Amino acid sequence: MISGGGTGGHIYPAIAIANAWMEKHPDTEILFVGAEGKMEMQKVPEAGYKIEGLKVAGLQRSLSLANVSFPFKLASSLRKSRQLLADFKPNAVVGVGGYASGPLLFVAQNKGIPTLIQEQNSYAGLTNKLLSKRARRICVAYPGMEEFFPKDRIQVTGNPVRKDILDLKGKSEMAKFHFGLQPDKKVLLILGGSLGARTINQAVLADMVGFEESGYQLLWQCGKYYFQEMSQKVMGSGLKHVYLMEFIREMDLAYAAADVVVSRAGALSVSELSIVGKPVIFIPSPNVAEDHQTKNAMAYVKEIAAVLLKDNHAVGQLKKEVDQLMADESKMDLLSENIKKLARPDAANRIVSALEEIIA
Ligand SMILES: CC(=O)N[C@H]1[C@@H](OP(=O)(O)OP(=O)(O)OC[C@H]2O[C@@H](n3ccc(=O)[nH]c3=O)[C@H](O)[C@@H]2O)O[C@H](CO)[C@@H](O)[C@@H]1O
Repeated sequence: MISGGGTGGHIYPAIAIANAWMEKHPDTEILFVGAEGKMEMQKVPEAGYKIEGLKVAGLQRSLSLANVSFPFKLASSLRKSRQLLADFKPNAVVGVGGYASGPLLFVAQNKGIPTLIQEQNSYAGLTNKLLSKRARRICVAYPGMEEFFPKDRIQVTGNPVRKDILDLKGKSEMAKFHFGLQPDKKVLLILGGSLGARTINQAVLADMVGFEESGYQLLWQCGKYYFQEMSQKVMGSGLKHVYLMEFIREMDLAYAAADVVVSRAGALSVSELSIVGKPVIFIPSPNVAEDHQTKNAMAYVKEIAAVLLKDNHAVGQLKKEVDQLMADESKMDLLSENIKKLARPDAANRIVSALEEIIA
């Protein structure tokens, strides 16, 4: 069983683990457990796996009416977790973080079923910290995680990335065709994380005329919540080389088409960008726990493997940063070379081996 979700940063590593496991053990039955109404309930079946949903809710840190229903939802999700575990009888349960992994792994651990946690970030949330006490293995992507987890069970594997992203060779031309891009214009890929990013969208809006004047075409993922508003602005602008999407399914092709990438610094985006080795300008979200996206990005900036643009400077300064990078091929090459050095393309297989060990 694999549990967790809420955003792409939890869902896609889960799918990458499932795919790597099935490649080695094709006769296995895998069941995902997610949270009702969240993104995983759509993305997991699209990837070809079954999923059950728990009625779960996060506890708001501030006093909020939403907290009134929290105990009832928690009780319901614990009950359903018990029932799912009894029916499915898994050999192991993997938790990737996000709402559903808490109750499911808690009940699995009570029943003595081996559990493995995959933590994507350099900072661990409360749920994973609590679950780690009884987990058999904690697979992490960053060093120094002893601060949060029992040292003897930590394994640094890197974040598991979908297989089609691992090798982009020969895909660039087809990728441009796929998105309807011009074959001969430079491509600026804009990524706001799985849900889209308001500030990045505003920064692009402010500079999109300038980008077109500089001769770039934009492949711009703006997020579901912002799509309608951004579409109207793009249509109203009369620009010809802005290709707006709410969500990109074929991320391998998006990466393959790009000359330069502007991205939030969610853990999986960072891991994928190191594998594809593109020059990137990170604009970390300031709205995440312990400012972990800035830490994710800084680990790369320190190695001269990426450029950092602060969220509060993005509107107004994005074009200057992009122009500087696009004009400096040797810097683009250096960033590409350095970011590739930080890649961990074998993460999914290493997690599969860890799972085999805990099951044995
Ligand atoms: C606002 C927020 O809470 N962000 C967190 C969330 O980010 P978020 O869900 O944005 O996750 P990441 O940046 O880590 O990963 C995004 C994933 O979605 C995929 N993708 C994205 C856009 C798209 O159009 N198509 C697509 O397939 C990417 O290829 C990647 O696999 O989880 C991450 C991992 O725990 C954290 O580091 C982030 O801080």
